[in-house]
Amino acid sequence: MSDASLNASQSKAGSAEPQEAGFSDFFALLKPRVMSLVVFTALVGLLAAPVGVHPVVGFTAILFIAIGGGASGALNMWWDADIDRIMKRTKGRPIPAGRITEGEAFGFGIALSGIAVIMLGLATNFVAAGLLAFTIFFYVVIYSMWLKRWTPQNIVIGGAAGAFPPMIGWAAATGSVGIEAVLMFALIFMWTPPHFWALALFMKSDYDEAGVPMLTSTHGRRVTRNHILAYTVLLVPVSFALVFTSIGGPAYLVAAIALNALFLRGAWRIWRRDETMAEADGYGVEKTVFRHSLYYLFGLFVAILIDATLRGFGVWSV
Ligand code: HEM
Ligand SMILES: CC(C)=CCC/C(C)=C/CC/C(C)=C/COP(=O)(O)OP(=O)(O)O
Repeated sequence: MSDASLNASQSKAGSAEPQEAGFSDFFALLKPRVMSLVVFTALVGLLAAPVGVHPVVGFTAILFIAIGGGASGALNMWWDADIDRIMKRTKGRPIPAGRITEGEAFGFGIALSGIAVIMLGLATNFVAAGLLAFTIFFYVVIYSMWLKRWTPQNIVIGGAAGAFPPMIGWAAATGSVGIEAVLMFALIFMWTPPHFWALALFMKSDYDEAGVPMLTSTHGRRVTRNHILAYTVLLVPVSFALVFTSIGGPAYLVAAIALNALFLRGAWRIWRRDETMAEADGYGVEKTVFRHSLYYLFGLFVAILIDATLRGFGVWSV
């Protein structure tokens, strides 16, 4: 038995001294790497909105959206500690490794959630705060507690949680939700399934062992490959729809053409492969497409930011 799993089983049984938790363990509870892209999309939603936001208000808004997002990650780790103990990818996390107790993670997540929602409301408005509260609720209760262990559609519906942040950013700036915010939501909502399923293709055994009904485990990799292609094709018109709104400009159009071509090519390559081919190269194509999914979303939101900046400088008005 590894040190990590020995610690985990001992601390679960209450027979071992808990290890000292450091700052880095609490920071890890916030899922900082995933949340970095979440927070970036919120920042773009805030900056692309057609109203000026005072830099201090904007910074405060993003800070509390980040804290709220991180808090939802901590609550997810509290609830999913049993699953995280089993999966190779997650067994080194602070709770399964025995460095933070489930109670500490729960208290930390609840406290930060409350602070983030209240402070966002006070700093900006209660539409943004209400959306942040709903997003935390959706990720923790609807996705983590309910859908994740119940249906292979878990990440299709649950993906809505990760799609809200740009809408929260937009609402923080404007106090309302416009068509642009709805389309940014739709973009991330449609992007999440191919993003996650590309990863699930090469992490299938983790989910099999943990008994989580991901599509790869319930319907197999062939069906998952078909779904990745179908959702990527559907993602294309959704991403182009933003071109026709006030936040889509030349940079977004160029990025959308290039990144959709890249992502569609990846989905096509995934679809064409069978397991013999995939095993031969260690799921190299699937790993590449997962990485490209991150470039795709990051690139489109960078392009929105470039258009907003150049519009702000009067370089173009479209
Ligand atoms: C239900 C929705 C989603 C699911 C199930 C999902 C699942 C995952 C998983 C399992 C990983 C593996 C690596 C890790 O544990 O850090 C991952 C990585 C990542 N995800 Fe997602 N994701 C979802 C939505 C999102 C959203 C909405 C964003 C951002 C807008 C995002 C951004 C990222 C990033 C940046 C990484 C790479 C982290 C790293 O570098 O390690 N994900 N995702
Ligand atoms: C502002 C705010 C509240 C934002 C929340 C954004 C959000 C819900 C992002 C979802 C990201 C994510 C890592 C899902 C992973 O699924 P998982 O939990 O099944 O992954 P795991 O196996 O890595 O724990």
